[in-house]
Amino acid sequence: MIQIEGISKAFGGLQAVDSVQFTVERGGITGLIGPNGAGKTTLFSILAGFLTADQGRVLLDGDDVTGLPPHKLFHRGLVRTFQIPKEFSRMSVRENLMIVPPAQSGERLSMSWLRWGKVKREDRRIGEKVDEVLDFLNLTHVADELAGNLSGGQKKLLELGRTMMIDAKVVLLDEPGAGVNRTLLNNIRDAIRRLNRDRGYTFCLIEHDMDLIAQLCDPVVVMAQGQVIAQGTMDEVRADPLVQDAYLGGGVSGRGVSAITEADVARTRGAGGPGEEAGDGTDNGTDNGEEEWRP
Ligand SMILES: Nc1ncnc2c1ncn2[C@@H]1O[C@H](COP(=O)(O)OP(=O)(O)OP(=O)(O)O)[C@@H](O)[C@H]1O
Repeated sequence: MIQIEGISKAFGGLQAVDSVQFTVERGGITGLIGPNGAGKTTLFSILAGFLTADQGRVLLDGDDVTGLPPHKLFHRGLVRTFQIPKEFSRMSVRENLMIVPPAQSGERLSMSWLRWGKVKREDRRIGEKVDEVLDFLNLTHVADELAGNLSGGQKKLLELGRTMMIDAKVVLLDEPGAGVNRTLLNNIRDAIRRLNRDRGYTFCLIEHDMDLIAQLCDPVVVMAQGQVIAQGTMDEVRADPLVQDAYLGGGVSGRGVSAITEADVARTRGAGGPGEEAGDGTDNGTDNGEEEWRP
C-alpha cells in the first residue's frame, strides 16, 4: 500500500502538486485522472523517486520511502513504467527481460570463475522465468526481435514483463493506453487484470482513456490544478460537478453523469503542454537521475 501524505511540489511560482493526500490500496487498481497539467505526472515522478517533493511523505507498506532514489524503490518492488530507455531498443526482447533481475551472480567475474555451477543454475532459472513472462504476455513470437522494432503496444507489454521479472509489488503505469491499437490495448488491459487478480499486483495508473479507466480502476482519483478534487468509483467521479468543471471548464451544466466522454478528453488533451511525457525514457524536471537510471 502507498500512503501519499500532503505531497507538494512547485516549479518556480507554479504549484504543480499541492498537498496531495490519498492511498493506493494493496491489491487494487487505482486510476489517476485529470486534465492536462493537473499534476499527475509530477506526482508519479515523486512517488517513483525521480523528483523530490517540497513537502509531504510517501509511505510504502508503512515505511517512509520519501526521497528514495528510483533504483532503491525498484528493489523494494515499487516500479514506474513505461519508460524504455533508448539503448534497450538494440537488444532483443528476451535480453531486455534477462537483464532485469537484480544481483545476478553471472554478472560478477569472480563468481563466474569460482561458482560456475551456481551461475549456470541461475541462468537457467532466469531463462525459465523469461519464457514464462513471454508466454504470459503473448510475446513469445517476438522474443528474438530487437525491442526497437516492437510496436508501441508491444513495448508497453515488454515493460510490464520487466516488472514481472522482479515480481514488483506496486506498479505505477504511465498511460498504458496511449498510442496503442485496439487489439494490443485489449492485451494490455487483460495483462493488467491478470497480474492484479492472479498475482496480487497493485497498480496505480494515469490514463486519459476513460473507457480503460472505467474497465480497470476502482477507485479513481481525480486531480486538477495540483489538488485531488474527487475520488470514488468511476460513476461517482463522473457525476461530480467539480470533475466535470475541471475537464470541461464549467461547460457541462445539464449534461448529466456521463459528461466525460472520450471526445471531451481528446479535446482537453489537445492543449498539450510542458508536462507531456515523451514516452521514450525522458521526463521533464528530473532531478533524481532518471536518465541515468536503469532497472
Ligand atoms: N520540469 C518542469 N518545470 C516547470 N513546470 C513543470 C515541469 N514539469 C511539469 N510542469 C508543470 O507542472 C504542471 C503539472 O504538470 P504535469 O505534467 O504533472 O501534469 P499532468 O497532469 O501529468 O498533465 P498531462 O496529463 O498533460 O500529462 C503543469 O503546469 C506543467 O506545465
